[in-house]
Amino acid sequence: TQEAATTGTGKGSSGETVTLQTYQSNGTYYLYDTSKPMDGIIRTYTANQGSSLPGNYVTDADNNFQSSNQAAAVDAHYFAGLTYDYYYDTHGRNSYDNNGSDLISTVHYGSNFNNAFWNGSQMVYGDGDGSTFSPLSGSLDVVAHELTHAVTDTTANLVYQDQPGALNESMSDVFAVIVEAENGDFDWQLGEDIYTPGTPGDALRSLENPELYDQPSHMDDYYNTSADNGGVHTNSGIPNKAFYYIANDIGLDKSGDIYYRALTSYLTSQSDFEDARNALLQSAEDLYGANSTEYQAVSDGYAAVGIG
Ligand SMILES: CC(C)[C@H](Cc1cn(Cc2ccc(C(=O)O)cc2)nn1)C(=O)N[C@@H](CCCCN)C(=O)O
Ligand SMILES: [Zn+2]
Repeated sequence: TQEAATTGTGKGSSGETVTLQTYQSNGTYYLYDTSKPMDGIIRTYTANQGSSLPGNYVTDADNNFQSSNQAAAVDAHYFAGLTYDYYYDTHGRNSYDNNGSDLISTVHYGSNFNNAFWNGSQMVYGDGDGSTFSPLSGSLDVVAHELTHAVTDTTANLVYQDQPGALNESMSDVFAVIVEAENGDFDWQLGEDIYTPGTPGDALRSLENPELYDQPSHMDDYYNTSADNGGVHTNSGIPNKAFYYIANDIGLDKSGDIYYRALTSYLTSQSDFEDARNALLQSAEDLYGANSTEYQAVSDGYAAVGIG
């Protein structure tokens, strides 16, 4: 058989044409990217509106993935590559587990499925119902959010419950903002490109103003609930707002280095918000010194949300 890594093109859900790393085998082209520096391969599948994973490879006859039913796969594949690049280029991390594991994504999961998630082994994206969500891989911040769950699971492994769970959620939102910014699309919102396609300008969450989408931004308003694993998607507003203050103070790059070091070197599965403050302070001290403005920015940011 004749086989080779190839470079193709594709059209994402926003209509833009992107370059895709593909693979050709016996005249068929696959969303199968072998171009990454280590052996981590990016593989993208479709569940064809079913729920068995990973489903079938997304293929094309001429290496130009431009049909409308390929757009969600083009986005998932391309944005996974951008997120891989961020972690490798900025932090030297080889795939989500720093061990070159393949990045597997499945699109067209379920029927009108209004969600996206990391299932412990791969990323999974629904098509949305067209009203609450459009296909959920259509936003780089969502893909980076899901992939960061995998990074968290293979490092701090923050339990998905109560404060450690809200921290887990916040880490995914923090690196979602940073990865988007690294790719020239900076905003404090999450999911703006795929949430309520009929209502421009809104989003799922705002790190600048968590209250905009019913999240607290201060410990005084911590939401005690048994729903959503103890409100992990609600209480993430508090560490999210702390990040907003810190990044506004010292910039996204330094903040990203401090957060990455805290996530991979100091946080553990039961870490709560107070532990996060200490881990971030220790990371800032390691990187910039105890009397640095970076250290002070972390202290100020957490004090502003009522922690420390
Ligand atoms: C990433 C983001 C695009 C996605 C958005 C999302 C989707 N949902 C469910 C959902 C579904 C319908 C509505 C509605 O208003 O009709 C609102 C929310 N809740 N959050 C999300 O936040 N998914 C969770 C999935 C968690 C699954 C449990 N491990 C996550 O990755 O944290
Ligand atoms: Zn999440």
